[in-house]
Amino acid sequence: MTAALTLNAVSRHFGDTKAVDNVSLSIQPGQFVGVIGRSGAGKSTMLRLINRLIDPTEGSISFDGTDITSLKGKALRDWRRDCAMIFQQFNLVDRLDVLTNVLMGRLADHGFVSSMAMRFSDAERTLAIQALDRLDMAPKALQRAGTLSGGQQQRVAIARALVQKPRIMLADEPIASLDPGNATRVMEALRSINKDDGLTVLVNLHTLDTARAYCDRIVAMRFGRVMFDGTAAQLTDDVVRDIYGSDGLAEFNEAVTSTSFKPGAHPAPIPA
Ligand SMILES: Nc1ncnc2c1ncn2[C@@H]1O[C@H](COP(=O)(O)OP(=O)(O)OP(=O)(O)O)[C@@H](O)[C@H]1O
Repeated sequence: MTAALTLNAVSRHFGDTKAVDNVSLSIQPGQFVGVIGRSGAGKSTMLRLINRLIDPTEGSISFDGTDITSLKGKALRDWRRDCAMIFQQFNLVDRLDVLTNVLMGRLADHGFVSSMAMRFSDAERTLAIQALDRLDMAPKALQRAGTLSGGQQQRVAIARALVQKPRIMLADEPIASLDPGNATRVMEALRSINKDDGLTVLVNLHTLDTARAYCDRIVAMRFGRVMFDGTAAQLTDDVVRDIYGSDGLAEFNEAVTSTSFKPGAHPAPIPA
């Protein structure tokens, strides 16, 4: 099977800092992959390389057999649409209403004039409402985004990503600034996008419980390198201690989502 996403010996240097150092990964279609690592491990840089916000110093990245590191112009814009990204800080336009924020996910398919005028078709509005409804955010469609809680804003950001009709979803610490209940809702939304839509999901996380509870596969980074690549069951506390030391283990074991990991078990239902 062709891998959905392949990183071939990818490095990105910033001066003397090797933010990503010779990383090779092959991610199959439909996988839910969690990337863990302490601050500065290179997680964000890796996602930014994949969606081409930055370019590698060395190596290449391909998706479905296409080298995405060499894309330019329209092909690059198309790739950024295919590769949706959600961020820790949501990146919504506070003064615009929720529906308009979601519709902005459609702009990549619009020409310049139509983008400037923010003209959207009825079909696009329906798509946006459906995406909001799926995230239990339809009742807030006409509210200004800046008035929502962090968890609600992140769900709107996921709806915006969904209307892009992406082929892969990247999430850079999407729950790092959320309380446990909202963190669980956001992770459940990503799980549903992965399981129900079959979309490949690559998510940066900073806690083990969340990675173990949700991810088919966990990649642990340190100093820009991949130190572990396997299943949650293989990533025992002893392995984490070997990679990050006892301090690192304690840091990763801080609970964020309101789930407690039991091998093979599903997380608790989302609180109402
Ligand atoms: N634009 C940049 N210019 C200079 N150095 C950078 C830049 N972006 C990242 N770095 C450095 O690269 C290294 C990896 O950073 P990165 O943000 O990828 O780590 P991270 O694992 O995502 O950490 P965090 O969880 O804190 O975001 C760090 O040492 C960081 O300071």
